[in-house]
Amino acid sequence: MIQVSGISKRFGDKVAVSEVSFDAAGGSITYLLGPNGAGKSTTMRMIAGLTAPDAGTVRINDRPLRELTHTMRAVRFNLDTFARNPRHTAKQHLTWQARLGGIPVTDVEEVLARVGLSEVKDRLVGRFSLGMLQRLGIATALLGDPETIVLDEPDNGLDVDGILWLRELLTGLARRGRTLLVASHNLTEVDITADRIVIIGRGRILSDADRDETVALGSGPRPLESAYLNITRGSVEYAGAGEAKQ
Ligand SMILES: Nc1ncnc2c1ncn2[C@@H]1O[C@H](COP(=O)(O)OP(=O)(O)OP(=O)(O)O)[C@@H](O)[C@H]1O
Repeated sequence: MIQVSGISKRFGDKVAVSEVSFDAAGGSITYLLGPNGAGKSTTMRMIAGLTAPDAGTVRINDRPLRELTHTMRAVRFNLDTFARNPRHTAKQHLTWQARLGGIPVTDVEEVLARVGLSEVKDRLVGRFSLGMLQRLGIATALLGDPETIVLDEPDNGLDVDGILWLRELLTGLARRGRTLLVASHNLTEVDITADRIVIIGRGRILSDADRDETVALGSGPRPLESAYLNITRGSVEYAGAGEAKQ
């Protein structure tokens, strides 16, 4: 269970996240949606304890984040590409991550198998494709079988098989009682797997509702897409000029 209460974060003059509050329940998948620059990654980094909020609190299983003795073990996050040493092999990377998190290194082989990277575990991470890096990031989040898993765009770069694999992984983890918070732009997968959908724009909460309630706000052949566009209208910072209408 994640409880986010009034968290805010500013970078210089830029307000990245402003008084954001929501819950993510155990045994379910909560998605965090929003346009580019809405504050999703910053919110997730604050929940994972990687960025300190300027205000507000995060509680995990009813305890403040700072009180969790094994923070890395209670909440795991798929670290971004820049957190990897290209001269490490996949196995070395995960072994290093396990040591950092106080997790037995014996977990590494099992996690490599779970994400389908056993055969390439001795290859240099610097030679990995985007999809392989994505699986490695997910492996990092799975180390130590954490209660709470925070994933930032985990399907970015995955092929069709990878997306189906990820779908099974996420729904399986939720069935086993884990709390999953996932940032995504992939509305097809959100539609299939979400229990709850939180939408943010320009750092503020725009909508926080069950998947069915959110979908009911839309219409037409792709109701979630239509609901999302309605909710985020006016909160999109980076929009193209658009193609000429026919
Ligand atoms: N370390 C930082 N220093 C300065 N500004 C930052 C930093 N991290 C984020 N920002 C700014 O805060 C805002 C929110 O960024 P964030 O990465 O949280 O958005 P996002 O919703 O994850 O976007 P995307 O969908 O593009 O990944 C953006 O304007 C971004 O430029």
